[in-house]
Amino acid sequence: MADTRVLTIALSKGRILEQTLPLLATAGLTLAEDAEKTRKLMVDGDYLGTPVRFLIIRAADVCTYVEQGAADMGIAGRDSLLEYRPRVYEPLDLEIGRCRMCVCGPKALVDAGVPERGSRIRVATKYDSLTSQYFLTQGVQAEIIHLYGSMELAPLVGMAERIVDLVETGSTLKANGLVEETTLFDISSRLIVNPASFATRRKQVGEIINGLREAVKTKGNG
Ligand SMILES: Nc1ncnc2c1ncn2[C@@H]1O[C@H](COP(=O)(O)OP(=O)(O)OP(=O)(O)O)[C@@H](O)[C@H]1O
Ligand SMILES: O=P(O)(O)OC[C@H]1O[C@H](OP(=O)(O)OP(=O)(O)O)[C@H](O)[C@@H]1O
Repeated sequence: MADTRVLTIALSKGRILEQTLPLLATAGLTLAEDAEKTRKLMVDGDYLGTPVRFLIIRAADVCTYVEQGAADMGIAGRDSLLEYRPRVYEPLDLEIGRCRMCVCGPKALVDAGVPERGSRIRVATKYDSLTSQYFLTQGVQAEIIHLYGSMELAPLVGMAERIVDLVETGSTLKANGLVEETTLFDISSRLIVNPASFATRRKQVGEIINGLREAVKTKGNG
């Protein structure tokens, strides 16, 4: 049965938003307010004459809203998708928010070599699950120190020997005397869709996916 509720799209506030808005506009999705300025968390919008609405939320929460069906679609970093493994479809790489997830550490420690099998280290990260899995595969006993941001500080104050974090330009690492040791994943932002919405709103959701796919191509050629 067709779903008659207004289609809801969850957007990450923060650094991806600036790159997201032009892609949405090219695909015919517009917001009634400036998403980068408004304090509203739910903003009315339009898709080629049909009302839609946008949720402006924290990056890590987009997966939850879409998985729960509170949003039909969303834009989330591959880092969040890998860490939280939400039950959502991931039909499109939007090719924005590009960076990599790396194991990093103080230069002297990294130069001394990767931690030996059987050794114990402390690793600061917000990606607890991915970090545990990685060090398990290396046979290294990693104590996870969970942080919400600024992971690069942890080795400087002696709280961890390594961090697992995102690296784009490398300038945050450099400014804090850290270097990359291993790249775990290439990251970019993905369009995600709630499976039930995909089934019940197939036409509109399909059109938006195609519109965004074209917008990504246009941007790539521009
Ligand atoms: N340096 C970066 N370069 C490119 N993309 C990045 C970078 N840092 C983060 N991202 C991408 O942007 C997403 C959101 O990052 P952002 O920094 O806005 O939020 P956050 O700091 O993870 O979360 P919050 O501010 O809500 O605690 C990340 O999940 C990732 O996919
Ligand atoms: O390689 P760079 O270009 O320096 O980018 C990497 C930094 O960007 C992200 O942090 P963000 O600025 O989002 O702050 P946060 O640590 O508070 O999440 C990431 O966690 C790194 O700290």
